[in-house]
Amino acid sequence: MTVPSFPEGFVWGVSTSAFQIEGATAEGGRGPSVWDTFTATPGKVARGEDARVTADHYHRYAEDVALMSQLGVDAYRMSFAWPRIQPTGSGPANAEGLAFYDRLLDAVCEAGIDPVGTLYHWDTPQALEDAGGWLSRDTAARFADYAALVGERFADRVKMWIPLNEPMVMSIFGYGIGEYAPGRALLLDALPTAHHQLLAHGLAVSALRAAGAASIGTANNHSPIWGEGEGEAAAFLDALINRLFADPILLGSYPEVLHGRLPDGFADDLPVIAAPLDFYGVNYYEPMAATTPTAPGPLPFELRPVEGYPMTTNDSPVVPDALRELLVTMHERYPGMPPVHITENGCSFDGIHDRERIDFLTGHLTALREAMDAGVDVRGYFFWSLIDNFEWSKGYAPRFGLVHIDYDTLARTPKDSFHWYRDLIKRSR
Ligand SMILES: O=C(O)[C@H](O)[C@@H](O)[C@H](O)[C@H](O)CO
Repeated sequence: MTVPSFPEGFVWGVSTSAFQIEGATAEGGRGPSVWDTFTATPGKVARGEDARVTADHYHRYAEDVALMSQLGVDAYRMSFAWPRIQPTGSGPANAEGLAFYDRLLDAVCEAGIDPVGTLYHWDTPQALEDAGGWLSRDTAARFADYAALVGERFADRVKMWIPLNEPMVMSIFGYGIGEYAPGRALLLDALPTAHHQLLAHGLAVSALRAAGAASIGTANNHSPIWGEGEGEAAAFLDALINRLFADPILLGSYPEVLHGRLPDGFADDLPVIAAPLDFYGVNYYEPMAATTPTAPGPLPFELRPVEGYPMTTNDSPVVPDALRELLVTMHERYPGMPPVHITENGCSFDGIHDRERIDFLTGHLTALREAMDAGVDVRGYFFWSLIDNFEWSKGYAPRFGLVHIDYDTLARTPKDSFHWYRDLIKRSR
């Protein structure tokens, strides 16, 4: 199967995040984050692994930029580590932290690659978490201060800005079921963290605009929800996973079914949250399926495994057409939405000769083209990820990179998929 062509000017990119690749967690004045605390807590991460070194990007960023240059990407989506820039999440910036991102972004720009800056990819400064984290409305105000600080320093180099990566995962996995940092299991009582993150998003958009940001969007993860005949269960899961984080931004309203779970006065914040954007970033990995609970419980749905598809080594079903389905659904649901970028899409497979990853890319890019032929305005695609990295509570076993990392020697080895993606990008020029 060959990949269809993409329009002139289509953006080809790769994505990473600070905590998953930087390492040097106690260097350069960086403060502790919720993930440093979580990885240091026995039983939270597979095999007791942590990210104190991971791919050591903090010291080896020039090597990684050279790999991106070989790849020929147009853009590189990275994240700033809040605890590296503001060690306690408030107050003056840490000069060494800013200097690291100066070095990194200068190298990216010198390589002719456009930096795409995510302000936050789940590494909340521990001091803010101790003060309530995203359960506290004040954290949104702290985030706005941080956004202004980073915007003022880097708006001259960053071409596209993303305030928050996947607020859904922080709310559901971090505060709802406790699988991720900070490890709270509040179930639906976690939903105020969604509102406070969305408020932080809106406040950051205006802070970045004031700092001269060129283009601002999101990186929300979305999944088509399957649930034939499971009406209420599927609708609730869709509201929780998709609409809770898209409707306020794209429609200026929350799904009715969740109103009772949001902080008092939430509606007053909607105009801030619904600040106009230049693009809507979608992170897509897999469809989800819901079923009506077999017994009374706290949630009006149960997750049903998606079967009958190839599986990744991270237990995700590979369903390329679900990406087309998702984008067409969003296009119909949000007629006024800005142009879309796929800010993450990827898969975990082992080995340097990674035929499965090339098949994954072929299938998803074909589905993406079909969504575009169906009228969805998609402007770019960022593969997750450039290099193997720390996959949160799963540790280092799932390998998502186009480049293999030997975690003993930190050697980088391009995989077959790296060469395949490079050739695709070259052909698309
Ligand atoms: O989507 C996410 O969960 C995150 O943005 C990434 O940090 C993950 O590492 C990636 O998706 C693979 O699971």
